[in-house]
Amino acid sequence: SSSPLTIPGGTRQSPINIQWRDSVYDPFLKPLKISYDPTTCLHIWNNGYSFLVEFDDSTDKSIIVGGPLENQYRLKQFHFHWGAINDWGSEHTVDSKFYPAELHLVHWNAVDYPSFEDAVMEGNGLAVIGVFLKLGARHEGLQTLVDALPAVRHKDTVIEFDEFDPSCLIPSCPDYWTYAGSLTTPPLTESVTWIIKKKPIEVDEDQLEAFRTLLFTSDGEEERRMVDNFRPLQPLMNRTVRSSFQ
Ligand SMILES: NS(=O)(=O)c1ncc[nH]1
Ligand SMILES: [Zn+2]
Repeated sequence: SSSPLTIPGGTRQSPINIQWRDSVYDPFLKPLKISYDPTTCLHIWNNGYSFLVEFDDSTDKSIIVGGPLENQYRLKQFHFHWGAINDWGSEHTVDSKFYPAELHLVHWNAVDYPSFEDAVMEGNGLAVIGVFLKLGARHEGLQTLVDALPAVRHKDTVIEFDEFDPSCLIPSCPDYWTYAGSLTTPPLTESVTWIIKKKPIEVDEDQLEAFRTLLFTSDGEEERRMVDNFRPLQPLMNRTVRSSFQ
């Protein structure tokens, strides 16, 4: 169609609404094993869509394995999506409920493919962990990230950021949903095994407001606040969402 946000012929687009009662418990799903090395953390970059925390993915130091995955996947970056107000902001919804924000940890299949750019084009190339953020207590681990945001206020700014372990942003509850989907920003390729954690993490109002002080625009351009950087819900089509829990 004419809208740039739909892929012509797409059959496994993301995000989707997760209808809890329609998800199917799969007893063969394994626990997801997460092992990140904080020394692989490189920098924070405002890319004009979100702010990305990028990792050195030249080794297998920061990986996930298990869950629905056939083999291990390397951490490349994590980023967030959020709203202008707390009533919306997440990309996925649960029983049509939006959360104020959603964290995506993006990993690629370095066993089968030589680079992230190659893996992006393959059906089993990527694995993204989605974590919902809800309004509540201040999140101490997130605060180190929030404190650095003023330095990446404008599009195409980067700041060095090291010794951060993003597993502090992932709930300890092992429960997740999983389904075959796509990237939610260009190139929107249908290469993602989504792993959506059932439990949200809590962040406070000031931390959400800090996200909203970022800009889509470069220094010198007319300022546009970076908010509502989430893609509209996509049709489920012929897909089943599996759950790791009953
Ligand atoms: N939002 S997402 O995690 O699907 C993504 N990562 C890289 C490009 N798009
Ligand atoms: Zn994302």
